[in-house]
Amino acid sequence: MNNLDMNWQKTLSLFQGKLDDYGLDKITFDSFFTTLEIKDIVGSVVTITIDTKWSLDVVEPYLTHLQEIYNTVTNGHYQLHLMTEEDFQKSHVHQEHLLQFDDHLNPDLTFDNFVIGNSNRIAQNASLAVAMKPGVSYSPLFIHSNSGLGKTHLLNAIGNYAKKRDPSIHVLFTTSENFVNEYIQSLANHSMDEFNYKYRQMDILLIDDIQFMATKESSSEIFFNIFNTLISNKKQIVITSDKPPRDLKGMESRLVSRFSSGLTVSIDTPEFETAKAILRKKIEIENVDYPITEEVLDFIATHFNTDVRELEGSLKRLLFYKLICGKKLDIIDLNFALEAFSDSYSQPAQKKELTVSNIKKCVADYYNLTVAQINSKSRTSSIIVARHIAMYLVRELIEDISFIQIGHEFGGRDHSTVMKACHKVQQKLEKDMNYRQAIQDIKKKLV
Ligand SMILES: Nc1ncnc2c1ncn2[C@@H]1O[C@H](COP(=O)(O)OP(=O)(O)OP(=O)(O)O)[C@@H](O)[C@H]1O
Repeated sequence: MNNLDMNWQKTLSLFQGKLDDYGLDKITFDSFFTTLEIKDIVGSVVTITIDTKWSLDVVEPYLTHLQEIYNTVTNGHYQLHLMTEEDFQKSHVHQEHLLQFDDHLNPDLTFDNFVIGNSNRIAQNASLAVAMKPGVSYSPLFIHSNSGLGKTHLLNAIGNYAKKRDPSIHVLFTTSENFVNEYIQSLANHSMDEFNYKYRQMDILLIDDIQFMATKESSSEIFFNIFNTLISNKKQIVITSDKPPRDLKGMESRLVSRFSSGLTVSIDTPEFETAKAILRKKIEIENVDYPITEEVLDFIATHFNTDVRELEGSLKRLLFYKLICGKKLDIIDLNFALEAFSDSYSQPAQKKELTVSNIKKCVADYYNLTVAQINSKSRTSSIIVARHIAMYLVRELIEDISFIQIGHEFGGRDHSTVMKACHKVQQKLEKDMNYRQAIQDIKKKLV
């Protein structure tokens, strides 16, 4: 008998010694449990097979007890996975193949090209710490910030760094949207075993934009189970979001509390010097072979500093302008930059104060409507869409405003109407990319 069988036989005999505690009798044990067989161990997942589906239904409720005993016997952190012999034979071929899954990491996003400043130092340090010692101290690591400030970059950097140190490590980068889609597809294809197997074998699971999983109840359930398995097996989970765990509206509270159980860090808008350092880094990466004056960097870092994506976009625009303007310039100076940005750089000064009226006006303008139409009782669908978005943005952007107050501001509507409108927007946001983009564009004009 090899070690594997010995450990399993020992597990079964310890389990048998506690039959009374589990409310089981010897006949049931002899009929169903003695045929259980370890088929496979991959990472921390131990696959056990049973002969029939109805035997599986009998044994499954006792799996956690068996797992506890098995982990005591082996002094390990294994996850027992039970399946019928038939399913095992079917999925075995896939499992071999699954070990070569695509990690979806972007190799260009590394710690080497991530510029550190006061705005992101803590997040960068925590990320590097988990990349060096995954699962040891800070699992889950939860990183939150506004859009475009480097969360996805750090997630990829963690995965790339850890893989470089140990190429055999199982790392997967995914967005919560992809996770949900993959889950739905697995349900439809009856391949949930493979789905579970894939995620449970991860040493590092990197999930981007978790906010999109809120309100997706069935996928939250499966994510919750995978999350617990990985954490209890001392694996590393890193999650990013546009808000801290406690503000994830619609997310199940047990998930929120799990997210907060590790380390939560945030990233702020880059301050002036960091913004300039990022610009220098990007210039280096783009292999720009002509000088760009310090004044130009100051100008971009001052006027286009909402987030790093905006900084990058401005630099790209400048370089593109140089390319197409045909001028024979061997330096980019402030005059040239002012010309390149003539239509957009005064924007920050024009930003509006955030009030209910401004939000209504901005949404109305966006949809070519009037504020009076937004306030009206009209049931025209385009007006309803705009009205709902305006209510949602007021609720999201103005602190401490109640549904009752919003109802009052929108032509004396009932608070439950406002709640329903906000809920509808939230749901649509998660499903419809164009809708999400439209709201982002309006927000950009506002904040
Ligand atoms: N500190 C940094 N140093 C260098 N590049 C950075 C830094 N922070 C962000 N970037 C770059 O800015 C761009 C946007 O970053 P990223 O996609 O990681 O933002 P995000 O916070 O995930 O945004 P979103 O919430 O919209 O997904 C990327 O090209 C990224 O490489």
